Amino acid sequence: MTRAQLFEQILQKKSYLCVGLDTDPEKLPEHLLDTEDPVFEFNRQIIDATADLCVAYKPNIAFYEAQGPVGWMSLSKTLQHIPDNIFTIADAKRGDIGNTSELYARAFFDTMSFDSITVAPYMGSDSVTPFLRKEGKWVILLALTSNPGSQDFQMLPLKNGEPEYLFEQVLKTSATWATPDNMMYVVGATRADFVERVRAIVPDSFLLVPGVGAQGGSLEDISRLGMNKECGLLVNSTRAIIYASSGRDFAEKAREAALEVQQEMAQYLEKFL
Ligand SMILES: O=C(O)c1cc(=O)[nH]c(=O)n1[C@@H]1O[C@H](COP(=O)(O)O)[C@@H](O)[C@H]1O
Repeated sequence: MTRAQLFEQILQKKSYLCVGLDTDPEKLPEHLLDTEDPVFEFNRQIIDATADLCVAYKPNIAFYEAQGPVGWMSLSKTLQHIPDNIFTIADAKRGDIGNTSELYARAFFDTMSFDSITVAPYMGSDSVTPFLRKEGKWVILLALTSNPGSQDFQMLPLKNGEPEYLFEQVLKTSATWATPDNMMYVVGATRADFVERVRAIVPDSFLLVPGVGAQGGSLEDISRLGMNKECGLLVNSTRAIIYASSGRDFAEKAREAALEVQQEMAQYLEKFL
């Protein structure tokens, strides 16, 4: 999917919501447990209930890997069930020496046909560029993450003239490997106070913003400070949507939670409409 197609979908749906599919077998509603593939059945109903309200789905691969081969099957069926015009993110946080990254790229872009993958920048250019060689596919590079540990390395001040943080150097260097048409950046909603510094370096790139909902980040702040001329935001919410209810009405409640976020997003998108 191209950047223009993504923006078009955002305008059409009045939404830049990404629904996380971090499906924990221990949190499934009881009535699904005797279906053939409870994880897929859960995802199927969540997707059917939210597909008109969001522009992306992001399964976090850990939740599927943890189940072994059965989990990979549930993931693959889930991916096939997502409508073609919705952007898909393999939240796998990969990155390794070049020839290994090549294989990760093959796994997530060819064997499974995700549109994008989250990648850690720590091993540098040759660990990231193999993911950039496939037309129409995207890298989503970790820049300033939502968790408390982002303080440990990403916020380290560098002593090279201008005061800047390590995450800013990551943005500057990685922007020379790719373009806003094949690289996005993860910036946590809990880090909204730094998003203007992010935008100063990557004004045109899409940002994947996790951390609203369960982690307490503000949709309003990140939208006000982070939006660019083509929206430029995909805001993820997972637990607050998919676990809005643990009962038989889980899909209906997920839809209500997604609708609430989408309606707030529609207000922030008014300037484009
Ligand atoms: O790459 C991510 O998606 C990610 C980066 C980050 O900085 N923080 C973060 O929470 N995430 C992911 O986003 C999702 C957040 O889920 P909720 O907190 O339930 O909305 C999880 O899948 C996390 O792994």
